Amino acid sequence: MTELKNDLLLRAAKGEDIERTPVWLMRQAGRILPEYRAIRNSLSGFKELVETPHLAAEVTIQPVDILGVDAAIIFSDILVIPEAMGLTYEMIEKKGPFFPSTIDSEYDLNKIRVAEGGELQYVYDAIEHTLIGLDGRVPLIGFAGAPLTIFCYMVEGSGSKTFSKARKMLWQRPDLAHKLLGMITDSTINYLQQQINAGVHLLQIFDSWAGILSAEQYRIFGIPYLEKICNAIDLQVPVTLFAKGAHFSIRDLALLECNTIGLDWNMPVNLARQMAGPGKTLQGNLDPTTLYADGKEIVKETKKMLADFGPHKHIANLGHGVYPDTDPMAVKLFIDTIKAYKHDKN
Ligand SMILES: Cc1c2[nH]c(c1CCC(=O)O)Cc1[nH]c(c(CCC(=O)O)c1C)Cc1[nH]c(c(CCC(=O)O)c1C)Cc1[nH]c(c(C)c1CCC(=O)O)C2
Repeated sequence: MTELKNDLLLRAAKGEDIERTPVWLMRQAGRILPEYRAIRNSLSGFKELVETPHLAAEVTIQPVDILGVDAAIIFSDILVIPEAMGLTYEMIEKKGPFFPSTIDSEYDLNKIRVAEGGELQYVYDAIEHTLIGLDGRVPLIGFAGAPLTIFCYMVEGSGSKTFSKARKMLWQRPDLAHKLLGMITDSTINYLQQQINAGVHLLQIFDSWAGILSAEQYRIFGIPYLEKICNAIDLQVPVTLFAKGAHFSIRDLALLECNTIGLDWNMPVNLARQMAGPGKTLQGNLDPTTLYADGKEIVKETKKMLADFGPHKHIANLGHGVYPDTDPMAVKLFIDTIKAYKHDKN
């Protein structure tokens, strides 16, 4: 394997002392870069880009070249897992994902299967292309959706403010919900293992909809499946768990075999640190709308974030994916401020 020239993010994830705080952005590939739109517009759609390894690799590397981030994240989507299980998705322009069929009953469940991972060869090929293109400049992050978030899409069939159809199943058919969550978990483990085999340096699990459950329900339908994934990875590479909106779960997450806990912006950093304990690295957590502010304000808020987290066991990021209408110059200012920052020595 090519030796990494910049391994700050990897060392921060492992809890080692670092010379400066590393930074990357969730959803850094795509969304904001005109260079991405140019490639994207030359194709039939989002899925063609995801499924064409050399192009997926190209847009994965764009933010490293253009923005100067300390890691790349493989260009794909969390919804490739339902598809590998037999539930295809469509990406509807300006609207988002849509599943023509959803899971509603035992009958539907019998039509899908646990993915072996081989269905997603195009992702491993994209990883291989990316590693060659990066040539060790920065680490490459692999990812998957958390079982609960994938469950939400497979039952609901699209994005939703409430995911009430998916949450109805948790109350009315918990047996069915657990069966589906178990199948998603096994598929995800197979998938992540093959991403590791292909060479990713770290993994992040996105539980984007964790915050819509109560603490009690998240303990039943969320945490146990994350635990199974963390145990299966078994420290082969560092793992980040990002359970958006689930502040109530930080203590539970900190008990799992993960290295890093991702934070959104809705909770004070010192409280999150208290709940997580001293052992875990924390990632985050600037409010993405801060990047709509003027430059001075962006710098001030970014420095405040860095001071709040302190010099070690922190990976700088926004508290969620960068919003699509963010000015790339504001993103660059955020990144440059982090890279130039010197923590007080006292
Ligand atoms: C919930 C979720 C999805 N996908 C993802 C999540 C978890 C993170 C989060 O909470 O934001 C994760 C994701 N999606 C994408 C990536 C890879 C690139 C990266 O993070 O830089 C990652 C890590 C590409 C994408 N996935 C998608 C795009 C935009 C599609 C396009 O280019 O037309 C990209 C670049 C489409 C997508 N995919 C999804 C939605 C709701 C949408 C539509 C809205 C949007 O985010 O633009 C599902």
